[in-house]
Amino acid sequence: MKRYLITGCAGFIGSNFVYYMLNKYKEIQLVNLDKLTYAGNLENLKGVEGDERHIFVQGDICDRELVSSLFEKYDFDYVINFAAESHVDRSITNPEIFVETNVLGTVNLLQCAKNAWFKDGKWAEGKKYIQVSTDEVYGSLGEEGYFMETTPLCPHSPYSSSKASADMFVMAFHDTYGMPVNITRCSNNYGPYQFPEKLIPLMINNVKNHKQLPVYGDGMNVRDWLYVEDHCKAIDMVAEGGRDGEVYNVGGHNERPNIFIVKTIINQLHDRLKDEGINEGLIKYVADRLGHDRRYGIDPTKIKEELGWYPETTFEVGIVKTIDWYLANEEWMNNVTSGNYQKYYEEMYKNK
Ligand SMILES: Cc1cn([C@H]2C[C@H](O)[C@@H](COP(=O)(O)OP(=O)(O)O[C@H]3O[C@H](CO)[C@@H](O)[C@H](O)[C@H]3O)O2)c(=O)[nH]c1=O
Repeated sequence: MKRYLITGCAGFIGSNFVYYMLNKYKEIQLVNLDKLTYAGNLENLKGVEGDERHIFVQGDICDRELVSSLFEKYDFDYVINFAAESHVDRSITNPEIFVETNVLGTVNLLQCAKNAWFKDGKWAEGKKYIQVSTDEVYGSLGEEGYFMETTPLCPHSPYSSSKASADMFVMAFHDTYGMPVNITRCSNNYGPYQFPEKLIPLMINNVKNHKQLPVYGDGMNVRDWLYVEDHCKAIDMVAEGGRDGEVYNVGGHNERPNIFIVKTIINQLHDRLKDEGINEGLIKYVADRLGHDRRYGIDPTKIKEELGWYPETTFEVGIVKTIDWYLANEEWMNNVTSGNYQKYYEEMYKNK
């Protein structure tokens, strides 16, 4: 039975990955580590509560003692590092925590994995460290072209600089010590359990509540949208079949300008809620994000050709599923924004 350390398990992509893996594999053990910051909510893992294949541990990836004790106790086969400060706007006002969690946290995980997996001059069989990274490490594209795995790193924001730095440490551990690693670099994810500071859930929540919709700059910045379950599938495939030391880009050629996304959400909710108060008058163009990357576009040829991955969910289907989910989970929205549920669950897990 394979054992995984999943860091950032209570965040958006981490929690989706926990569901994906528990649904896919009968025999599996997941040790799920999360610091439970504002964006990590045990509310996201309510659906696996009581499932003995998953163990939750509250803690920080920077904590050497805790992480090494987990390696000793569980003898992990895989580490999948989702834990990160992920919001670009926050990194602009508060960069230090991004260095701490994203860079120092990653180095701590790498050191703990190396201490556990490298014994008597050789690496234990069947182990792998996966770093879940981002297309933002490549910088920004003009109107043409796509990010390839060979595109030089050129991050602009404090967030993407911290992720690029972490990626370089992962490769350094591979190149220097021979550590078995892969890096995945995805485009913008969307789907259930995404904290409502990110574009799609923020807009859904604001539209529903007739609040203004802040669109940065001219609204023509382009992001390449990926349904989160397709991303989870890619990570699993890379863990299973990725060639040692390789980077894999994950994206689905789903490029849309931000204003298109906002208008799609308005139209969908207008029709479904039959609410005339939901209209484009809610859009408010606001000051642009500092250093705002213009366009991201991923070339996923490598993962398609080597591992047979492809995105199953088109944007048209994914956005409807996503809106459905947020409409059906109003309580989740209230709980993650108020923090109530997190406190309740923290107490519950402490008493276990
Ligand atoms: C929150 C917000 C965002 N925006 C714009 C800024 C971006 O061009 C676009 C998407 O913004 P965000 O949802 O913050 O995502 P973005 O900055 O692209 O970064 C995301 O996607 C990255 C992958 O590309 C991840 O590595 C990041 O962790 C994730 O946060 O929408 C607005 O116009 N208004 C808003 O209120």
